[in-house]
Amino acid sequence: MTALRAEQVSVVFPSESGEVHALDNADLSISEGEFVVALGASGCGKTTLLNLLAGFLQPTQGRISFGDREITGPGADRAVVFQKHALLPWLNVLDNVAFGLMLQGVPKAKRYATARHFISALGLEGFESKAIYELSGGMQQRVGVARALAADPEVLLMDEPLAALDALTRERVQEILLKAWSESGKMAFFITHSVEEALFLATRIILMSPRPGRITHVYETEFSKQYLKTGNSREIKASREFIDMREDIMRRIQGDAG
Ligand SMILES: Nc1ncnc2c1ncn2[C@@H]1O[C@H](COP(=O)(O)OP(=O)(O)OP(=O)(O)O)[C@@H](O)[C@H]1O
Repeated sequence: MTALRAEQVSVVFPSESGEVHALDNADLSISEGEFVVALGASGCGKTTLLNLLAGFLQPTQGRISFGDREITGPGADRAVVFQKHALLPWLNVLDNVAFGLMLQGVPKAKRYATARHFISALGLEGFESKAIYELSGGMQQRVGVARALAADPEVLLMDEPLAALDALTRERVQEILLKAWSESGKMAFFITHSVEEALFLATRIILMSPRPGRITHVYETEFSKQYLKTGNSREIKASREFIDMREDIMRRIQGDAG
């Protein structure tokens, strides 16, 4: 099975006060159908790891590969969704979602059909011809995710994409994202500071700690699969297993920060 891999990866940044060991000997492998979430205190190297997987950054040591290919730069096989969406304000929703396909040279009728499919999957039906500024923040983030999915990448890389949303919208977008991801069968790597969000979305959580940035703990989780089966997020988040794992993770993160 094709996997996106970081093998014994370290990143050292030069700085005025000496070197910053942003990442130290990180090992990670993401396979098809996996939703890996990175959690950890500020500065533990989460974004550095995402930038390596995206090909925006080269490791100081170690290797990043996708299948049998080494990754040396960005590619259409890996789409990135940022905290602040990077939508094109002069295009409407439909054209924003279809944008990647236009760059790939996909004919108009086909790219619009694909874009409409993902607009509907992200719950944005009826907003196709709206301008970006007419949408709420949560809707704009969903357009960003729809655009990433429509370009049909093999991997979705997401850096705190829901952090700016209010609590209720954030939960709703998590549910929509999980369904869209599950239907697409893509690999996902997602960064968040919210332990609850990580537990709800992930099939696997990697816990990281700073100075130097390290992967210190890995949790295999079943809550996202349960949600996809039952559709009842409240019941899952209120369950004993969910709360116990949340507290265990919180204790470890607080230990790292203190
Ligand atoms: N381009 C750079 N030059 C120098 N230092 C950097 C650079 N990028 C990141 N760092 C440092 O590397 C460390 C890891 O940063 P990174 O952004 O990966 O952490 P993070 O876990 O994503 O943090 P946050 O949760 O605050 O976004 C930090 O100490 C940061 O200051």
